[in-house]
Amino acid sequence: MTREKLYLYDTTLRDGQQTQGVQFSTPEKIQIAKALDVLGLDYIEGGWPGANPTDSAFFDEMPKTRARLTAFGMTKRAGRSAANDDVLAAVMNAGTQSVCLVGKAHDYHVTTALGITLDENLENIRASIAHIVAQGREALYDAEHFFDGYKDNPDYALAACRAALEAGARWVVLCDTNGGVLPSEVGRIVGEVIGAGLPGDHLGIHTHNDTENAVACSMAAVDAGVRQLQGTLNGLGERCGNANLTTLIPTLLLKQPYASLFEIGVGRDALSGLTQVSRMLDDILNRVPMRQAPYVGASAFAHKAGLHASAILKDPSTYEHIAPELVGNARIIPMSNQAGQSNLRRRLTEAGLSVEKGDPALARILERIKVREDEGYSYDTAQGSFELLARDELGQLPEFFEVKRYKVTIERRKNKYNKMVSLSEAVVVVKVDGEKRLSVSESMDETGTDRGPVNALAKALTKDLGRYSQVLADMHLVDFKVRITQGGTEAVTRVIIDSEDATGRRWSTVGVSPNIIDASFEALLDAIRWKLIHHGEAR
Ligand SMILES: CC(=O)SCCNC(=O)CCNC(=O)[C@H](O)C(C)(C)COP(=O)(O)OP(=O)(O)OC[C@H]1O[C@@H](n2cnc3c(N)ncnc32)[C@H](O)[C@@H]1OP(=O)(O)O
Ligand SMILES: CC(=O)C(=O)O
Repeated sequence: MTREKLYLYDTTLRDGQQTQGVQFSTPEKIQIAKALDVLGLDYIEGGWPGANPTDSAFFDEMPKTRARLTAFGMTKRAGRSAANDDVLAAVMNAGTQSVCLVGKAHDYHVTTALGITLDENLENIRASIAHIVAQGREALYDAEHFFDGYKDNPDYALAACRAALEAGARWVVLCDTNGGVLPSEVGRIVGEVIGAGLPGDHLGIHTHNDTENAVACSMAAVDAGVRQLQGTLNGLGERCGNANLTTLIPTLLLKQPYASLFEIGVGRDALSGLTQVSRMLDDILNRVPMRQAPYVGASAFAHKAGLHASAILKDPSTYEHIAPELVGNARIIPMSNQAGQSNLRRRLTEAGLSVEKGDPALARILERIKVREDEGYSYDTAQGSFELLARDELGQLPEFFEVKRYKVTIERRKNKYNKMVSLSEAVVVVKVDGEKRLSVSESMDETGTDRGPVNALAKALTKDLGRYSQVLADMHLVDFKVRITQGGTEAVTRVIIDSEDATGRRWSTVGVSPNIIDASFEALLDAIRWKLIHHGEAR
């Protein structure tokens, strides 16, 4: 059976940039466009040329792509010709092969937001699309508020779409601009639109995630006959975001009936780079990747419960809907009080510790984890501390040094500019190779910024650890998370520290105490011990 082509249209660089707090630079836009091109998107909407300097610069420096780079804008304003509309001219001047214009499809918006007549709006759509086509470009019409408009006045919403198609638009994209339409409504309305004579292979869908249904609405539209899907990487987009392409793409490629019915530009090879593309975007945005994201999240293939992990070890398909490698993700068997011996043996193997099935140490380690988690520890994410706990129980934890005592003082005082500043000072006494050493450090860095008491402690602790100091030179803290949690019957502070070294390795460690400094110090000690154990290993 020949598969029908389903076009994928990415709007990360346009609607994605409408996300609160997101502002790409031009080089970042270029980097994302290249990644989308490698992934196999058919269209990449690069932004709105003329609307802001970054978008204009992106089109000036436009990368060469196999995908169609598309400039976005709006239909011409009433009272002037398409050729004389300066906003439209800036969009056309970007020189892209494809141009997508948003225009009203809801009568209420025409009269309320634009303040023009319904006929004037239809004429604006018609004339703007004809202008694009006359210049030999491919025209797309984003029918704004199409679904809400269709529910209020179906004849007018359809007339707006027909105006665009008759003027030569290759695609009419049905937009759920406010994101409040549900999948069943989308399916019904798209069915009616196609029943009214609009060709499905010229229709697209653009949804928003305001009811967490953007992906489901997009699938419903495909089921009903549209053949272009719009979305963004990681679901970025105005308000709650757009349909998430990092979810839609693997679904279309791996799930039935879509895999058999449709051909999409993304191949199996490119699919295995999906997780990396998703993380690259988070990296650019300086965001922590969403653990629970379908397919690409760090927890998407994490098997925490003992029953799951035990079956996974026999056959991963027992608790996985796809193999994680297909999307470039990885299986994780975290350690926690939900775990049984199967999780444990798997985690120990990953840490290079081999323990035979039935070894009584397994039960002891599990018991210790359960007791410690009851006290407020969490080994689910703090895999570094888990490994140290297991090594300790197995008699494989060297005592590199002993901490005899430590002290931190925090002072508020005026600096030389008469401004109040904080300064922390830490004193740590350790015994290394039988010799006592005392180190003092301050929290101020070389730029004069106060980095806080934990930083002062970390500096003091690593300052003079004898032969170990050199090994720790390339280690630094990259994240520091604090939670007030329940430890037994008391509230305690849990600190999780993420550390990194020059090889790019990251490891997480945990500390718990009623005192935040003690909890931080414990996590810090574990981080240092982990590094000393793994010194010399490649990433
Ligand atoms: C549904 C969507 O997400 S569509 C994409 C929306 N994206 C953006 O708005 C981001 C980029 N936009 C911008 O930078 C600016 O809005 C610009 C440069 C395009 C326009 O800026 P300004 O000229 O200052 O107008 P402003 O943003 O205040 O208002 C938009 C104008 O466009 C008009 N307009 C809105 N939609 C359309 C349309 N489809 N066709 C014609 N005119 C339209 C509005 O009526 C309003 O004009 P008015 O002030 O005369 O009433
Ligand atoms: C065009 C668009 O972004 C919308 O209607 O949501």
